[in-house]
Amino acid sequence: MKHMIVVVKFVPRTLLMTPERRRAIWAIYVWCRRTDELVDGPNAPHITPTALDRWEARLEDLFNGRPFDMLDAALANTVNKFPVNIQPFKDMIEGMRMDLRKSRYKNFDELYLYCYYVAGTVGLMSVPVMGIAPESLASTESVYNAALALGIANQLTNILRDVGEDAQRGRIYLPQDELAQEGLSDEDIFSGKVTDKWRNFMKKQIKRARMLFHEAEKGVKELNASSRWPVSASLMLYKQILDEIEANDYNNFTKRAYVSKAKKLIALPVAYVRSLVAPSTISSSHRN
Ligand SMILES: CC(C)=CCC/C(C)=C/CC/C(C)=C/CC/C(C)=C/[C@@H]1[C@@H](COP(=O)(O)OP(=O)(O)O)[C@]1(C)CC/C=C(\C)CC/C=C(\C)CCC=C(C)C
Ligand SMILES: Nc1ncnc2c1ncn2[C@@H]1O[C@H](COP(=O)(O)OP(=O)(O)OP(=O)(O)O)[C@@H](O)[C@H]1O
Ligand SMILES: [Mn+2]
Repeated sequence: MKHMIVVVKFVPRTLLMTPERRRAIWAIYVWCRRTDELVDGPNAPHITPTALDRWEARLEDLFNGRPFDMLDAALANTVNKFPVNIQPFKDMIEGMRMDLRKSRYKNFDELYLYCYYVAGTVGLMSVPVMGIAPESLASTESVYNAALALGIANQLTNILRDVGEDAQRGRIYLPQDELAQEGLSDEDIFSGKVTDKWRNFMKKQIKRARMLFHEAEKGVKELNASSRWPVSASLMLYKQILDEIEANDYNNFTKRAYVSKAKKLIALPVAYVRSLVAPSTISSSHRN
């Protein structure tokens, strides 16, 4: 009889765990998408800093249990169930403010901050939902650092892929000092010619993005088993965009690097097998 109670109580809970996490990630995704749409979508020309202030007030309301609409309610539900902090959400809105007032980045420090705001934050929002594996001995801090690295790596990759597209909107996200070091200027980007200077510049940028992906990979195996493989799959797919930029001989002015359907399909089972790797169980730093 006692066993029966354990089974009845335990089994539904574990069965629920994954769909519950999935719905929570979905709610976070929808909120991020809507935030991004404010500055990227069809209404973008009308978006003022005041509109972003209103969006932030709505965010605070939903964290306080007063959601404005159904989609906000999904996120309100998520933040009730998981220990999600409001700060990365506020920071993402700050990133959108930054995008409104800024179209050039002096150096990598400035670009890094922008990437943290718009994408590193996604990693910080997701970890409390995906959860760290109970058997993992990695420090909480190291897992958050990996999640942060994945967001930054994704955003840098996105920037490297979209150089031409962004230039058409008058935006150059690449670090100005690093462009200058290669003897490149804004004009070179607007004219969009693939030269050896450009190839050299791109090689360095790709190398940095790959280092960040590598940093992120170390964290994936510390996540809860059910969260590992979707993260691993999205990491592999995004990282491959860098390979495609190389395959396009660094022409990211007029060609959009994309990963083919076939390659995407291959990534899925590979990610799945990788997700079976157990978390680190020998570590000097214990979870705090
Ligand atoms: C399983 C999984 C990957 C979960 C994350 C899902 C989620 C909440 C995504 C939100 C993404 C979003 C809409 C962000 C808004 C800002 C933005 C547009 C950022 C860029 C994404 C790509 O956007 P875009 O639509 O322009 O791209 P396409 O042109 O359509 O290709 C970004 C480049 C960054 C998004 C950042 C992430 C997905 C970071 C994910 C990090 C984790 C899930 C942490 C993993 C944990 C460890 C320990 C490694
Ligand atoms: N992340 C989400 N995305 C979409 N819909 C959601 C999400 N979370 C909850 N919902 C919807 O909201 C409604 C209530 O959900 P749920 O039963 O999980 O909440 P609850 O039982 O009120 O919360 P709790 O279990 O914290 O008391 C359901 O119709 C559910 O489908
Ligand atoms: Mn984009």
